[in-house]
Amino acid sequence: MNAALWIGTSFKMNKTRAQAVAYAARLREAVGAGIPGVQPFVLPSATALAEVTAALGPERTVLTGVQNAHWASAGAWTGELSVPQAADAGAAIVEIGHSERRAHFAETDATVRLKVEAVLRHGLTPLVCCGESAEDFARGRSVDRVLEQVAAAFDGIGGTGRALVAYEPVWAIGEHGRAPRPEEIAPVHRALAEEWGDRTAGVLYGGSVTPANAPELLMVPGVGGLFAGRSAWRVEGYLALLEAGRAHLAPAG
Ligand SMILES: O=C(CO)COP(=O)(O)O
Repeated sequence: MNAALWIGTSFKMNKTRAQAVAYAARLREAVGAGIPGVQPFVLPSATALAEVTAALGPERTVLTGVQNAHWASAGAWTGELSVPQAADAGAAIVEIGHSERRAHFAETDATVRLKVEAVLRHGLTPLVCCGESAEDFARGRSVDRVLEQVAAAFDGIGGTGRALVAYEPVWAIGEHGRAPRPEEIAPVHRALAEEWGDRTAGVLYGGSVTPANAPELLMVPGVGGLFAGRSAWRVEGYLALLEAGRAHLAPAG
């Protein structure tokens, strides 16, 4: 997969199976054979993954995945989901280390690394989330903090070429977050591109992405896609982000 732009959404803890499948069916119809240069992906709740994957069709124009998985392949880990189980339900992508998991579920750089290794071992694509706190941002530590997180995630792991990184500043995420100005995320994207651009499949930006700000965020050097929550939970919003990706690649088209 050498998509120029990865544009995806995580539903987080939202949607019934019926709602997720209706979304997927509409998405499949709208995306058709795909958008050249754009790789769409959707991360529903695990309860809906198999049905969403089926509803999106065998062409796999839109990839699916999970929002978290355990590092062990199987075993006594009550409440967890393994990478092979996710793959069995259709997952191509496994999101790891989202700031909500780091903040509320004791995810650490060490567990993120274990999970990255497991996902790569099973042949899926890890989507490694990183991002500095509001305090680190205010103190000018964004680049250092993010490079530290990503270095820890891939520490000692070879074959990271299929991995994706999502830069999601904590201060920009969710209903209490604020959308960044392009110049606020540019230094981190420049640093990530220098350090990881050649060793991963792409670096995405996430955090208060909307159809309105997507064009300027995509212009930031090093941004290889977008990862959205709220604005993409209605399929029209997600389709508008995909359209922004298409327009970015073919401005005149
Ligand atoms: O956390 C995010 C995607 O993982 C971003 O969420 P929002 O787009 O709702 O800010």
